[in-house]
Amino acid sequence: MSTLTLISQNQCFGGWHRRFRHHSDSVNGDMTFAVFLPPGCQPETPMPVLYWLSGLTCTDENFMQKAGAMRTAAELGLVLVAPDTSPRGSDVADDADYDLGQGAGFYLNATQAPWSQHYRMFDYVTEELPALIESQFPVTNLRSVSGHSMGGHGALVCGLKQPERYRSISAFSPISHPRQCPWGEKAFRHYLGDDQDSWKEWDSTELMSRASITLPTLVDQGLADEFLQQQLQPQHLQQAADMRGYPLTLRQHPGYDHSYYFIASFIEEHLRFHYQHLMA
Ligand SMILES: N[C@@H](CCC(=O)N[C@@H](CS)C(=O)NCC(=O)O)C(=O)O
Repeated sequence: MSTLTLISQNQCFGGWHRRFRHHSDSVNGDMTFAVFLPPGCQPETPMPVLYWLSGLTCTDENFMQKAGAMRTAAELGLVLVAPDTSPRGSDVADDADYDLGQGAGFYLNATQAPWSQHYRMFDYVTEELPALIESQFPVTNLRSVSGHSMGGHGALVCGLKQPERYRSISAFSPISHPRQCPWGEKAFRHYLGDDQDSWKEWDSTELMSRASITLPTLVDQGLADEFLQQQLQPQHLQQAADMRGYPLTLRQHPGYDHSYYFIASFIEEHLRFHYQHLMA
């Protein structure tokens, strides 16, 4: 088990926001994550965990600083964990564009050089990070997963591919059908190669249409989101859910855009949704 290096800590709503760096075997390099430990989170009173996966260009900091999640997490007794969106460093492959490389890991395991050397974010967020959190912090092994945009895609893919690991899934403005939108096509071509059959294993619309185990799933989408039509396509996810009979609740909100102002407006409902399923 790797050693955690504390980067910073802040008291918040009586609990603690802490950032850590550690060596990750999955990504073959260092990773950074943030954790919020509510007041009273102690070995005698372990708490369940919500994993948050952020979107393109983000680090672990965007969610913790902008979503306003900690007040409700403190009230409920829900630990929040927010990893960085990719491996980082001068030895990690990158691209000049914001939607590929560092800050754009897409929560998958890359198979193509040069990406395959470090870009194994799926293994990191579904296996290595929860194992680390559960060995180092006073938490239960009850987990849920949420995220935004690229991280909404990540949350859906994690929950759909590994439903036994999570109690519930939610997403804000997810990239719902990545193998058929510009962000996803570009990332999948680089990380997974030209064989488009391999892309289906990382596409939530595809995975939802043939899911054998289902999880309660909540998706919120702003209707003034500048990426809605071209990149996000939540209607494709809805069609897959209808076809499969998957328990998806897709809510559409007039006037809201793609930003953290939208997330901040509805995050409390997501936290309560997850808490209800974690404690059921
Ligand atoms: N930079 C890109 C979009 C990047 C973007 O919107 N990122 C979202 C996730 S997809 C985000 O959360 N940005 C960071 C923030 O708002 O704090 C553009 O302007 O087209």
